[in-house]
Amino acid sequence: MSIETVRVDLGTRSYDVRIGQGLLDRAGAEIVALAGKRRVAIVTDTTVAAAHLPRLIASLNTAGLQAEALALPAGEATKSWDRLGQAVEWLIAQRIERKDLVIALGGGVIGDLAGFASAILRRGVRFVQIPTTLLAQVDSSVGGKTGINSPQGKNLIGAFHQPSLVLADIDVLGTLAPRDFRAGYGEVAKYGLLGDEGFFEWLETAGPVLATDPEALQRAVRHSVAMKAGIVQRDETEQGERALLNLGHTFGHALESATGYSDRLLHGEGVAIGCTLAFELSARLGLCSQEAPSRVAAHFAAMGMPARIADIPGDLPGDEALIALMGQDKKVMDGKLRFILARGIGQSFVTDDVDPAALRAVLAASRRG
Ligand SMILES: NC(=O)c1ccc[n+]([C@@H]2O[C@H](COP(=O)([O-])OP(=O)(O)OC[C@H]3O[C@@H](n4cnc5c(N)ncnc54)[C@H](O)[C@@H]3O)[C@@H](O)[C@H]2O)c1
Ligand SMILES: O=C(O)C(=O)C[C@@H](O)[C@H](O)[C@H](O)COP(=O)(O)O
Ligand SMILES: [Zn+2]
Repeated sequence: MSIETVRVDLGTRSYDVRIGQGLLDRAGAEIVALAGKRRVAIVTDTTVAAAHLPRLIASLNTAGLQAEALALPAGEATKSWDRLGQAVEWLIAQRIERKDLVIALGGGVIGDLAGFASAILRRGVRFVQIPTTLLAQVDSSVGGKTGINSPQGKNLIGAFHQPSLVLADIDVLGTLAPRDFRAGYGEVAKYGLLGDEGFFEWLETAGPVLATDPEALQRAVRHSVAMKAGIVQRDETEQGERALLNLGHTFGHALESATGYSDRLLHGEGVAIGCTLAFELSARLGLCSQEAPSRVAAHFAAMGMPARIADIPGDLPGDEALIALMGQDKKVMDGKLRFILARGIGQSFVTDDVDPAALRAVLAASRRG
Protein backbone atom coordinates (compact mmCIF):
# COMPACT_ATOMS: atom_id res chain seq x y z
CA MET A 1 0.00 0.00 0.00
CA SER A 2 1.33 3.41 -0.87
CA ILE A 3 1.69 6.37 1.44
CA GLU A 4 -1.24 8.77 1.05
CA THR A 5 -1.34 12.49 1.73
CA VAL A 6 -4.23 14.59 3.00
CA ARG A 7 -3.54 18.31 2.75
CA VAL A 8 -4.95 20.58 5.44
CA ASP A 9 -5.37 23.82 3.57
CA LEU A 10 -5.11 26.75 5.96
CA GLY A 11 -3.20 29.38 4.00
CA THR A 12 0.14 30.05 5.67
CA ARG A 13 -0.63 27.38 8.28
CA SER A 14 -1.24 24.59 5.71
CA TYR A 15 0.36 21.17 6.19
CA ASP A 16 0.34 17.59 4.97
CA VAL A 17 -0.93 14.56 6.87
CA ARG A 18 1.04 11.59 5.54
CA ILE A 19 -0.62 8.23 6.14
CA GLY A 20 0.76 4.76 5.51
CA GLN A 21 3.15 2.01 6.48
CA GLY A 22 6.84 2.50 7.28
CA LEU A 23 6.61 6.24 7.93
CA LEU A 24 8.47 6.06 11.27
CA ASP A 25 11.59 4.74 9.54
CA ARG A 26 11.21 7.47 6.89
CA ALA A 27 10.59 10.21 9.47
CA GLY A 28 14.07 11.76 9.12
CA ALA A 29 13.69 12.05 5.34
CA GLU A 30 10.16 13.45 5.73
CA ILE A 31 11.16 16.01 8.38
CA VAL A 32 14.57 17.17 7.15
CA ALA A 33 13.07 19.52 4.57
CA LEU A 34 11.24 21.34 7.38
CA ALA A 35 14.05 21.21 9.89
CA GLY A 36 16.99 22.18 7.72
CA LYS A 37 19.98 22.03 10.04
CA ARG A 38 17.93 23.18 13.00
CA ARG A 39 17.56 21.43 16.33
CA VAL A 40 14.91 18.80 16.96
CA ALA A 41 13.43 17.96 20.39
CA ILE A 42 11.15 14.96 20.88
CA VAL A 43 8.46 14.84 23.56
CA THR A 44 7.02 11.37 24.15
CA ASP A 45 5.80 9.10 26.95
CA THR A 46 7.67 6.23 28.58
CA THR A 47 5.57 3.47 26.95
CA VAL A 48 5.96 4.88 23.44
CA ALA A 49 9.64 5.61 24.06
CA ALA A 50 10.26 1.95 24.90
CA ALA A 51 8.45 0.74 21.77
CA HIS A 52 9.34 3.30 19.09
CA LEU A 53 11.77 6.06 20.12
CA PRO A 54 15.05 4.33 19.08
CA ARG A 55 13.74 3.88 15.50
CA LEU A 56 12.69 7.53 15.29
CA ILE A 57 16.07 8.74 16.56
CA ALA A 58 17.91 6.41 14.15
CA SER A 59 15.86 7.74 11.25
CA LEU A 60 16.50 11.38 12.25
CA ASN A 61 20.23 10.68 12.65
CA THR A 62 20.42 9.04 9.23
CA ALA A 63 18.95 12.25 7.78
CA GLY A 64 21.66 14.25 9.59
CA LEU A 65 19.42 15.49 12.42
CA GLN A 66 20.48 15.26 16.06
CA ALA A 67 17.61 14.81 18.51
CA GLU A 68 17.10 14.92 22.27
CA ALA A 69 14.06 13.32 23.91
CA LEU A 70 11.93 13.80 27.01
CA ALA A 71 9.72 10.86 28.06
CA LEU A 72 6.82 11.79 30.36
CA PRO A 73 4.63 9.30 32.26
CA ALA A 74 1.98 7.61 30.08
CA GLY A 75 -1.69 8.40 30.63
CA GLU A 76 -4.29 11.18 30.78
CA ALA A 77 -2.97 12.57 34.10
CA THR A 78 0.04 13.87 32.15
CA LYS A 79 -2.16 16.58 30.56
CA SER A 80 -1.52 18.75 33.64
CA TRP A 81 0.11 22.07 34.58
CA ASP A 82 2.99 20.21 36.26
CA ARG A 83 3.87 18.11 33.21
CA LEU A 84 3.37 21.09 30.89
CA GLY A 85 5.82 23.07 33.05
CA GLN A 86 8.27 20.19 32.99
CA ALA A 87 8.10 19.95 29.18
CA VAL A 88 8.45 23.69 28.59
CA GLU A 89 11.37 24.02 31.01
CA TRP A 90 13.08 21.02 29.41
CA LEU A 91 12.66 22.61 25.94
CA ILE A 92 14.14 25.86 27.25
CA ALA A 93 17.04 23.93 28.83
CA GLN A 94 17.60 22.30 25.41
CA ARG A 95 17.84 25.85 24.00
CA ILE A 96 15.09 25.14 21.48
CA GLU A 97 14.81 28.32 19.45
CA ARG A 98 11.87 29.75 17.52
CA LYS A 99 12.89 28.18 14.21
CA ASP A 100 13.70 24.77 15.73
CA LEU A 101 11.30 21.86 15.69
CA VAL A 102 9.46 19.96 18.42
CA ILE A 103 8.26 16.43 17.63
CA ALA A 104 5.29 14.98 19.51
CA LEU A 105 5.73 11.19 19.41
CA GLY A 106 2.76 9.54 21.08
CA GLY A 107 -0.98 9.46 21.51
CA GLY A 108 -3.40 12.33 22.01
CA VAL A 109 -2.05 13.10 25.48
CA ILE A 110 1.46 13.76 24.21
CA GLY A 111 0.22 15.50 21.04
CA ASP A 112 -2.02 17.86 23.02
CA LEU A 113 0.63 18.61 25.65
CA ALA A 114 3.63 18.95 23.33
CA GLY A 115 1.53 20.99 20.90
CA PHE A 116 0.53 23.38 23.70
CA ALA A 117 4.15 23.57 24.93
CA SER A 118 5.15 24.48 21.36
CA ALA A 119 2.42 27.13 21.19
CA ILE A 120 3.65 28.94 24.29
CA LEU A 121 7.42 28.36 24.07
CA ARG A 122 9.02 31.64 22.93
CA ARG A 123 5.43 32.55 21.80
CA GLY A 124 5.36 29.72 19.29
CA VAL A 125 7.71 27.17 17.75
CA ARG A 126 6.88 24.73 14.98
CA PHE A 127 5.95 21.16 15.82
CA VAL A 128 5.47 17.87 14.02
CA GLN A 129 2.94 15.28 15.12
CA ILE A 130 3.92 11.60 14.93
CA PRO A 131 0.70 10.06 16.29
CA THR A 132 1.09 6.53 17.64
CA THR A 133 -2.48 5.68 18.70
CA LEU A 134 -5.50 5.14 16.48
CA LEU A 135 -7.17 8.07 18.22
CA ALA A 136 -4.25 10.38 17.56
CA GLN A 137 -3.96 9.31 13.90
CA VAL A 138 -7.63 9.87 13.09
CA ASP A 139 -8.26 12.91 15.25
CA SER A 140 -5.96 14.62 17.78
CA SER A 141 -2.89 15.08 15.55
CA VAL A 142 -4.94 17.05 12.99
CA GLY A 143 -6.59 20.43 13.43
CA GLY A 144 -4.40 22.27 15.92
CA LYS A 145 -6.39 21.94 19.16
CA THR A 146 -3.73 21.68 21.88
CA GLY A 147 -4.01 21.87 25.65
CA ILE A 148 -4.22 20.33 29.09
CA ASN A 149 -7.00 19.44 31.54
CA SER A 150 -8.12 21.28 34.66
CA PRO A 151 -9.86 19.57 37.61
CA GLN A 152 -12.94 21.62 36.60
CA GLY A 153 -13.02 20.28 33.06
CA LYS A 154 -11.34 18.75 30.02
CA ASN A 155 -8.98 20.79 27.85
CA LEU A 156 -9.95 24.02 29.60
CA ILE A 157 -6.43 25.42 29.15
CA GLY A 158 -5.03 25.47 25.63
CA ALA A 159 -4.44 27.13 22.30
CA PHE A 160 -5.01 26.59 18.61
CA HIS A 161 -1.57 25.82 17.19
CA GLN A 162 -1.38 23.89 13.92
CA PRO A 163 1.39 21.33 13.39
CA SER A 164 3.75 21.74 10.42
CA LEU A 165 3.49 18.09 9.41
CA VAL A 166 1.74 14.91 10.58
CA LEU A 167 3.23 11.45 10.02
CA ALA A 168 0.70 8.69 10.71
CA ASP A 169 2.48 5.33 10.42
CA ILE A 170 -0.25 2.71 10.73
CA ASP A 171 2.34 0.00 11.51
CA VAL A 172 3.04 1.53 14.94
CA LEU A 173 -0.55 0.78 15.96
CA GLY A 174 0.47 -2.90 16.08
CA THR A 175 1.98 -2.42 19.57
CA LEU A 176 -1.13 -0.73 21.04
CA ALA A 177 -2.98 -2.48 23.86
CA PRO A 178 -6.35 -3.75 22.53
CA ARG A 179 -8.25 -1.46 24.91
CA ASP A 180 -6.37 1.62 23.62
CA PHE A 181 -7.04 0.55 20.01
CA ARG A 182 -10.76 0.17 20.76
CA ALA A 183 -10.90 3.53 22.55
CA GLY A 184 -9.48 5.22 19.44
CA TYR A 185 -12.19 3.52 17.44
CA GLY A 186 -14.73 5.65 19.32
CA GLU A 187 -13.47 8.68 17.38
CA VAL A 188 -13.45 6.75 14.05
CA ALA A 189 -17.12 5.82 14.46
CA LYS A 190 -17.85 9.44 15.46
CA TYR A 191 -17.02 10.60 11.92
CA GLY A 192 -19.65 8.33 10.40
CA LEU A 193 -22.19 9.29 13.03
CA LEU A 194 -21.65 13.02 12.64
CA GLY A 195 -21.61 13.30 8.89
CA ASP A 196 -21.28 10.17 6.75
CA GLU A 197 -23.79 7.34 7.05
CA GLY A 198 -22.04 5.39 4.25
CA PHE A 199 -18.82 5.39 6.26
CA PHE A 200 -20.68 4.19 9.37
CA GLU A 201 -22.28 1.40 7.33
CA TRP A 202 -18.84 0.34 6.08
CA LEU A 203 -17.54 0.39 9.68
CA GLU A 204 -20.35 -1.89 10.83
CA THR A 205 -18.62 -4.58 8.74
CA ALA A 206 -15.00 -3.39 8.73
CA GLY A 207 -14.75 -2.18 12.36
CA PRO A 208 -14.17 -5.63 13.89
CA VAL A 209 -11.31 -6.43 11.45
CA LEU A 210 -9.53 -3.04 11.46
CA ALA A 211 -6.83 -4.15 13.92
CA THR A 212 -5.81 -7.05 11.68
CA ASP A 213 -6.43 -5.66 8.17
CA PRO A 214 -3.89 -2.93 7.25
CA GLU A 215 -5.77 -1.98 4.08
CA ALA A 216 -9.02 -1.37 5.96
CA LEU A 217 -7.12 0.39 8.74
CA GLN A 218 -5.41 2.79 6.33
CA ARG A 219 -8.73 3.49 4.64
CA ALA A 220 -10.37 4.26 8.00
CA VAL A 221 -7.52 6.58 9.01
CA ARG A 222 -7.45 8.34 5.63
CA HIS A 223 -11.22 8.82 5.49
CA SER A 224 -11.36 10.15 9.07
CA VAL A 225 -8.48 12.55 8.49
CA ALA A 226 -10.00 13.76 5.21
CA MET A 227 -13.33 14.46 6.95
CA LYS A 228 -11.60 16.33 9.78
CA ALA A 229 -9.37 18.29 7.38
CA GLY A 230 -12.44 19.44 5.45
CA ILE A 231 -14.20 20.68 8.57
CA VAL A 232 -11.09 22.35 10.00
CA GLN A 233 -10.40 24.12 6.69
CA ARG A 234 -13.90 25.59 6.74
CA ASP A 235 -13.89 26.51 10.45
CA GLU A 236 -10.42 26.45 12.00
CA THR A 237 -11.31 27.98 15.38
CA GLU A 238 -14.75 26.41 15.96
CA GLN A 239 -17.01 29.34 15.26
CA GLY A 240 -19.63 27.00 13.75
CA GLU A 241 -19.32 23.70 11.87
CA ARG A 242 -16.23 22.47 13.76
CA ALA A 243 -18.38 21.92 16.84
CA LEU A 244 -19.77 18.83 15.05
CA LEU A 245 -16.42 17.12 15.82
CA ASN A 246 -17.56 17.43 19.44
CA LEU A 247 -20.35 14.87 18.94
CA GLY A 248 -20.59 12.89 22.19
CA HIS A 249 -18.05 15.09 23.96
CA THR A 250 -20.38 17.16 26.18
CA PHE A 251 -21.29 13.89 27.90
CA GLY A 252 -17.90 12.21 27.47
CA HIS A 253 -15.83 15.06 28.88
CA ALA A 254 -18.09 15.36 31.94
CA LEU A 255 -17.72 11.61 32.55
CA GLU A 256 -13.92 11.84 32.15
CA SER A 257 -13.80 14.66 34.72
CA ALA A 258 -16.10 12.70 37.03
CA THR A 259 -13.75 9.70 36.86
CA GLY A 260 -10.67 11.84 37.57
CA TYR A 261 -9.03 11.53 34.12
CA SER A 262 -8.07 7.98 35.07
CA ASP A 263 -8.06 4.64 33.33
CA ARG A 264 -11.59 4.02 34.62
CA LEU A 265 -12.69 5.77 31.44
CA LEU A 266 -10.48 6.51 28.43
CA HIS A 267 -11.31 9.50 26.24
CA GLY A 268 -12.47 7.40 23.28
CA GLU A 269 -14.64 5.28 25.58
CA GLY A 270 -16.26 8.46 26.90
CA VAL A 271 -16.87 9.48 23.28
CA ALA A 272 -18.60 6.14 22.55
CA ILE A 273 -20.88 6.52 25.57
CA GLY A 274 -21.40 10.19 24.72
CA CYS A 275 -22.32 9.46 21.08
CA THR A 276 -24.85 6.87 22.22
CA LEU A 277 -26.32 9.38 24.70
CA ALA A 278 -26.46 12.07 22.00
CA PHE A 279 -28.50 9.75 19.76
CA GLU A 280 -30.70 8.67 22.68
CA LEU A 281 -31.37 12.32 23.51
CA SER A 282 -32.11 13.03 19.84
CA ALA A 283 -34.63 10.17 19.73
CA ARG A 284 -36.26 11.26 22.99
CA LEU A 285 -36.67 14.78 21.58
CA GLY A 286 -38.31 13.31 18.47
CA LEU A 287 -35.46 14.37 16.19
CA CYS A 288 -34.56 10.88 14.96
CA SER A 289 -36.05 7.41 15.02
CA GLN A 290 -35.51 5.05 17.98
CA GLU A 291 -33.64 2.70 15.59
CA ALA A 292 -30.73 5.16 15.34
CA PRO A 293 -29.57 5.01 19.02
CA SER A 294 -30.19 1.26 19.08
CA ARG A 295 -27.94 0.85 16.02
CA VAL A 296 -25.22 3.06 17.56
CA ALA A 297 -25.27 1.17 20.88
CA ALA A 298 -25.31 -2.21 19.11
CA HIS A 299 -22.26 -1.28 17.04
CA PHE A 300 -20.20 -0.14 20.04
CA ALA A 301 -21.23 -3.29 21.93
CA ALA A 302 -20.18 -5.42 18.92
CA MET A 303 -16.80 -3.65 19.04
CA GLY A 304 -16.42 -4.57 22.72
CA MET A 305 -16.77 -0.94 23.75
CA PRO A 306 -18.79 0.68 26.51
CA ALA A 307 -21.97 2.39 25.30
CA ARG A 308 -23.76 3.15 28.59
CA ILE A 309 -22.92 5.03 31.78
CA ALA A 310 -23.57 1.71 33.55
CA ASP A 311 -20.52 0.28 31.73
CA ILE A 312 -18.17 2.61 33.70
CA PRO A 313 -16.72 0.77 36.72
CA GLY A 314 -17.03 2.30 40.20
CA ASP A 315 -19.19 5.04 41.66
CA LEU A 316 -20.12 8.21 39.80
CA PRO A 317 -21.52 11.52 41.02
CA GLY A 318 -25.26 12.08 40.55
CA ASP A 319 -26.93 13.57 37.49
CA GLU A 320 -26.96 17.14 38.85
CA ALA A 321 -23.19 16.95 39.41
CA LEU A 322 -22.69 15.58 35.89
CA ILE A 323 -24.83 18.36 34.43
CA ALA A 324 -22.78 20.90 36.44
CA LEU A 325 -19.60 19.45 34.90
CA MET A 326 -21.20 19.83 31.44
CA GLY A 327 -21.63 23.51 32.34
CA GLN A 328 -17.84 23.92 31.93
CA ASP A 329 -17.99 22.69 28.32
CA LYS A 330 -16.40 25.16 25.90
CA LYS A 331 -19.51 25.18 23.70
CA VAL A 332 -21.57 26.72 26.51
CA MET A 333 -22.89 30.11 25.42
CA ASP A 334 -24.54 32.65 27.73
CA GLY A 335 -24.55 29.94 30.39
CA LYS A 336 -26.60 27.58 28.20
CA LEU A 337 -25.49 24.03 27.38
CA ARG A 338 -25.13 23.25 23.70
CA PHE A 339 -25.25 19.71 22.34
CA ILE A 340 -24.47 18.01 19.05
CA LEU A 341 -27.66 16.10 18.23
CA ALA A 342 -28.73 14.21 15.12
CA ARG A 343 -31.70 13.80 12.77
CA GLY A 344 -30.29 10.40 11.82
CA ILE A 345 -26.96 8.66 11.41
CA GLY A 346 -24.64 11.07 9.61
CA GLN A 347 -26.96 14.04 10.14
CA SER A 348 -25.67 15.97 13.14
CA PHE A 349 -26.25 19.59 14.10
CA VAL A 350 -25.63 21.94 17.05
CA THR A 351 -28.46 23.05 19.32
CA ASP A 352 -29.08 24.64 22.70
CA ASP A 353 -32.76 23.77 22.55
CA VAL A 354 -32.77 20.76 24.87
CA ASP A 355 -35.49 20.05 27.41
CA PRO A 356 -33.70 19.49 30.78
CA ALA A 357 -36.21 16.76 31.64
CA ALA A 358 -35.24 14.83 28.49
CA LEU A 359 -31.55 15.21 29.38
CA ARG A 360 -32.16 13.85 32.89
CA ALA A 361 -34.23 10.98 31.49
CA VAL A 362 -31.48 9.78 29.11
CA LEU A 363 -28.84 10.03 31.84
CA ALA A 364 -31.02 7.97 34.18
CA ALA A 365 -31.71 5.33 31.50
CA SER A 366 -28.00 5.09 30.61
CA ARG A 367 -27.11 4.57 34.28
CA ARG A 368 -29.56 1.65 34.40
CA GLY A 369 -27.76 0.09 31.41
N1 LIG B 1 -6.54 17.79 20.02
C1 LIG B 1 -7.57 17.12 19.56
O1 LIG B 1 -8.20 17.48 18.56
C2 LIG B 1 -7.98 15.86 20.25
C3 LIG B 1 -8.85 14.97 19.60
C4 LIG B 1 -9.20 13.80 20.25
C5 LIG B 1 -8.68 13.49 21.50
N2 LIG B 1 -7.82 14.38 22.08
C6 LIG B 1 -7.19 14.05 23.38
O2 LIG B 1 -6.40 12.87 23.21
C7 LIG B 1 -6.25 12.22 24.46
C8 LIG B 1 -6.43 10.73 24.30
O3 LIG B 1 -5.46 10.26 23.39
P1 LIG B 1 -5.07 8.72 23.31
O4 LIG B 1 -6.29 7.89 23.34
O5 LIG B 1 -4.12 8.56 22.19
O6 LIG B 1 -4.38 8.47 24.72
P2 LIG B 1 -2.86 8.39 25.18
O7 LIG B 1 -2.01 9.39 24.53
O8 LIG B 1 -2.91 8.36 26.67
O9 LIG B 1 -2.43 6.96 24.65
C9 LIG B 1 -3.09 5.82 25.17
C10 LIG B 1 -2.07 4.80 25.74
O10 LIG B 1 -1.42 4.17 24.65
C11 LIG B 1 -0.01 4.18 24.84
N3 LIG B 1 0.57 4.18 23.51
C12 LIG B 1 0.56 5.19 22.61
N4 LIG B 1 1.05 4.76 21.44
C13 LIG B 1 1.38 3.47 21.58
C14 LIG B 1 1.90 2.48 20.72
N5 LIG B 1 2.10 2.70 19.42
N6 LIG B 1 2.14 1.25 21.24
C15 LIG B 1 1.88 0.98 22.56
N7 LIG B 1 1.35 1.87 23.40
C16 LIG B 1 1.10 3.09 22.92
C17 LIG B 1 0.26 5.39 25.67
O11 LIG B 1 1.48 5.29 26.37
C18 LIG B 1 -0.96 5.40 26.59
O12 LIG B 1 -0.72 4.56 27.69
C19 LIG B 1 -7.26 12.86 25.39
O13 LIG B 1 -6.60 13.70 26.29
C20 LIG B 1 -8.15 13.66 24.47
O14 LIG B 1 -8.69 14.78 25.12
C21 LIG B 1 -7.48 15.54 21.49
O1 LIG C 1 -10.91 18.82 16.78
C1 LIG C 1 -11.99 19.11 17.31
O2 LIG C 1 -12.55 20.19 17.11
C2 LIG C 1 -12.65 18.15 18.22
O3 LIG C 1 -13.63 18.51 18.88
C3 LIG C 1 -12.08 16.77 18.31
C4 LIG C 1 -12.39 16.06 19.61
O4 LIG C 1 -12.35 14.68 19.32
C5 LIG C 1 -11.34 16.29 20.68
O5 LIG C 1 -11.58 15.46 21.78
C6 LIG C 1 -11.16 17.73 21.12
O6 LIG C 1 -10.01 17.86 21.91
C7 LIG C 1 -12.33 18.23 21.94
O7 LIG C 1 -12.28 19.60 21.92
P1 LIG C 1 -12.81 20.53 23.09
O8 LIG C 1 -12.75 21.88 22.45
O9 LIG C 1 -14.19 20.09 23.44
O10 LIG C 1 -11.85 20.35 24.22
ZN1 LIG D 1 -12.35 13.54 21.19
